Amino acid sequence: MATTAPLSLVNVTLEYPDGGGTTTALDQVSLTASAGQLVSLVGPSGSGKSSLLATAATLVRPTRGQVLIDGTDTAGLKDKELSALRREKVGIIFQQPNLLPSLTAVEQLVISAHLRGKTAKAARARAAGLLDVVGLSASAGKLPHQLSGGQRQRVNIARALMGSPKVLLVDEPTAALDHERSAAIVGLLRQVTTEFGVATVMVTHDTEFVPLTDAVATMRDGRLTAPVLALSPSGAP
Ligand SMILES: Nc1ncnc2c1ncn2[C@@H]1O[C@H](COP(=O)(O)OP(=O)(O)OP(=O)(O)O)[C@@H](O)[C@H]1O
Repeated sequence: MATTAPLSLVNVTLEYPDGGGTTTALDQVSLTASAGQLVSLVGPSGSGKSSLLATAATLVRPTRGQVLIDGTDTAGLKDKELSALRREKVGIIFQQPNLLPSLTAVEQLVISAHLRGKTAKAARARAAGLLDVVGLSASAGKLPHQLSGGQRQRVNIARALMGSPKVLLVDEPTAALDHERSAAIVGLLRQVTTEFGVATVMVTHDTEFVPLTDAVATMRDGRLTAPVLALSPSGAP
């Protein structure tokens, strides 16, 4: 039996109203990401990368085409059902970690689980496990201002994994980091994608990190320039 891809976009078109007309941000884009696969999404400014991520995250409904999350066609869902599906199955990592200034690293994670209705005990156990995975066990009690930019991004990644998502959508995770920290963050995304079997799509300007990913999708003017290109499994050039 064929396995269902965690994320599948089929002929997705997204038009924004623009004065009297429309701007086409996505033009019949099709993209599939499978469990454990890290796909990098590259392209010039304005080519539609953020629009693709927002549509895959179900934050924006496409004008035409289908977005399937873990096999569910999201077009048929009411807003409330869509929010529930997003909470359950999609982890979103923005460029800026957006951590709450008064909460420690572990509390950032626990509160997100609380919002999903998990018990405090279960949430604390999962949070501790995830902070360990991202290499922050020793910093669990630190506030955001006591963490480096790279550490804050690690908390962000751990928080996105709290709900056991099937899909991880990552927008420019290295934009605010130096080269060494950027490489470490992409390496961590590589690791958690495999370890948790999520389908990850990462928008990046840093094309030098593309070889660390499994496949690359290149956008221009709202379209994929070619089918998603699979890279060698080892990530070697
Ligand atoms: N909310 C919006 N309303 C109207 N047009 C929009 C909106 N968001 C994006 N666009 C337009 O859609 C197109 C794609 O934009 P998008 O932000 O997805 O590109 P991008 O590749 O992510 O760019 P960047 O790398 O600069 O973030 C652009 O022409 C942009 O001007």
